[in-house]
Amino acid sequence: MDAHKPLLFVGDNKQGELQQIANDMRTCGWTVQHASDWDQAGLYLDKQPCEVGLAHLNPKHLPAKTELDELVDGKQTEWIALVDTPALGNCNVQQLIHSLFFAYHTIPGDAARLDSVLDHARAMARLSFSECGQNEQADNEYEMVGSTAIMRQLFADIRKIAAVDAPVLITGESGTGKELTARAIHERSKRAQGPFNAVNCAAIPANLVQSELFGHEKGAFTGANQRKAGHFEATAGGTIFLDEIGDLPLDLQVNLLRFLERHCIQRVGSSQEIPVDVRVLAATHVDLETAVAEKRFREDLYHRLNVLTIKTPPLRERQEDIEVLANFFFHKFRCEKSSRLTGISEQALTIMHQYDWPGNVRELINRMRRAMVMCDSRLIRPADLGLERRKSKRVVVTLEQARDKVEKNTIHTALMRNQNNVSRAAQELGISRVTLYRLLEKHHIPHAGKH
Ligand SMILES: Nc1ncnc2c1ncn2[C@@H]1O[C@H](COP(=O)(O)OP(=O)(O)OP(=O)(O)O)[C@@H](O)[C@H]1O
Repeated sequence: MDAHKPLLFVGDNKQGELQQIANDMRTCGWTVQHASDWDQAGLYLDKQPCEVGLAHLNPKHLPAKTELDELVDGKQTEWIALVDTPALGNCNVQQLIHSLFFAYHTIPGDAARLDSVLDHARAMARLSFSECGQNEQADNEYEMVGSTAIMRQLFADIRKIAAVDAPVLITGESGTGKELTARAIHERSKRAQGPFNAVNCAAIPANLVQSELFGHEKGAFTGANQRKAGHFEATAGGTIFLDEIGDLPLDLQVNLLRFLERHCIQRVGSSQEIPVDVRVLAATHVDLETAVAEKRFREDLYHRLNVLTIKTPPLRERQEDIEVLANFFFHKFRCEKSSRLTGISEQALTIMHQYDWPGNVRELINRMRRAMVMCDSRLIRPADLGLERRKSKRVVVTLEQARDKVEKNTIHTALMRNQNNVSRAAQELGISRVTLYRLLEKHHIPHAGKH
C-alpha cells in the first residue's frame, strides 16, 4: 500500500455520513484534507496539487458548472462525486457528474468500493500528468504524423530528397502538409542550421513580388528610399519555400528560372548579378501541367522544377491516419489546456471516417480545437466536431474503386518492405514482375528502386 495518498475532501464535515466516509478513507490509508466549499478547495489546490478530490454534491447548494469548470479544468486533479441516491435523479446533478467528474459514489455506500474508485482516479490522474510531460519532450512543432503506407513512403522520400541540394516541387491539396513537408526536408538537410523562409507568392501584390523576392536598390521605384534585400538574400545558407508558385506572374518566372540555373539574383534597379546560396522548394495546389498548357506557367521553369517531386496525399486517401491524427492533436491540445476530456467517442470516430475532409489536416486540427472547447462531457461527440449532420455525406465508392484502393496500398507496402526492389515485391505479392510494373503504371506509383 502507498504510504501517502492525499485526498481533498469537499463537503460539510459535520454531517454524520460525510464524517464517516472521511474516517473510512483515513482507515484505508488516505491523508484527508478538508475544504468546506469549492472556493476553499481552489485555494488549497493553488498552493498544493492533489491528484484526487472527493466532493459532496448537494442538489440544494449546487455550484454553477462555470464555477467548477475552472477548478476542474485548470488543475491536475480527478474528482469523484459523493451523492445521495435520490439526488442522482436531479438533472443538474447528472449533468455536473457527466461533464466534470471521473466517477460518482452513492452515500452511504461501501468504503472498500470507494477506496478502489479513488485509487483508480489517482492512477488516471498520474497517467494524464505524465502523458503531458512526455508529449512535451517528444513533441516537436513540426512533427509529421502518419502511419499509413502512403505516409511512410512520403517520409522515406523526404529523407532521400533532404540528402541532395536540388529544387523540389511539392504538390497536393490545401492543408495536406506541403509546408510541413518543406520544413521536414530543410530540417533533415545540411542546411538545417540556416534559415527556413516560407513565402506565399499568392499573398504578395503582383507589382511587389519582384522586389519582395529579389530586393531593390535605392530609387529603383517610387517609395524605394533605401536599398533592401529580398527574401532570397535573407535566406542565404538556408531554404526558401515558395508556396503557391503557380500564382507567380509570368515575367517573374523568368527570374526564378535564372536563379535556379545560375544561383544569382538581380535586385530591382540593378543589373549586377549577386550570387546567393539558397535551396528552392516550391509548392502548388494547382495542376502545373494544365497551367503550362494554358500558357500561365513557363514550360522551361516547370521542367526545371519537376525533377524532384513530392505529393502530399489528401486525408480521405489515408483513412487510418484520421484516427492517428485525431488522437495526436487531442493529446496535444489536452496537454496545452490541461482539459478534463478523456478521449474521442466511437460515434465521433465513425463520423470522422465517413467525412471527406476537403480541408485535409488543417480542417481536422480546427475541428479538434473546436470540439475541445465545445465539449461538455468527457468524450468528444460528433456534434462537438460540427459533423453531426454529415452522416449522409458518405462518399459512395464502387467495388472497383474500393479494390483499386486496397491494391494500391498493398503494392505500396510490399515495395516499402522490400526497399523498392520490384522483383522481391512481386514475389511477395505472388505476381510476375511484368504484372507489377503494369500495376505501378496503373496506380501512378513511383518506383525509383532496384529491379
Ligand atoms: N502529417 C501531419 N502531421 C501533423 N500535422 C500536420 C500534418 N500535415 C499537415 N499538418 C498540419 O496541418 C496544417 C496545414 O499544413 P500545411 O500548412 O503544411 O499544409 P499546406 O498543404 O501547405 O496547405 P496550403 O496549401 O493551404 O498552404 C499545419 O498546421 C500542419 O502543421
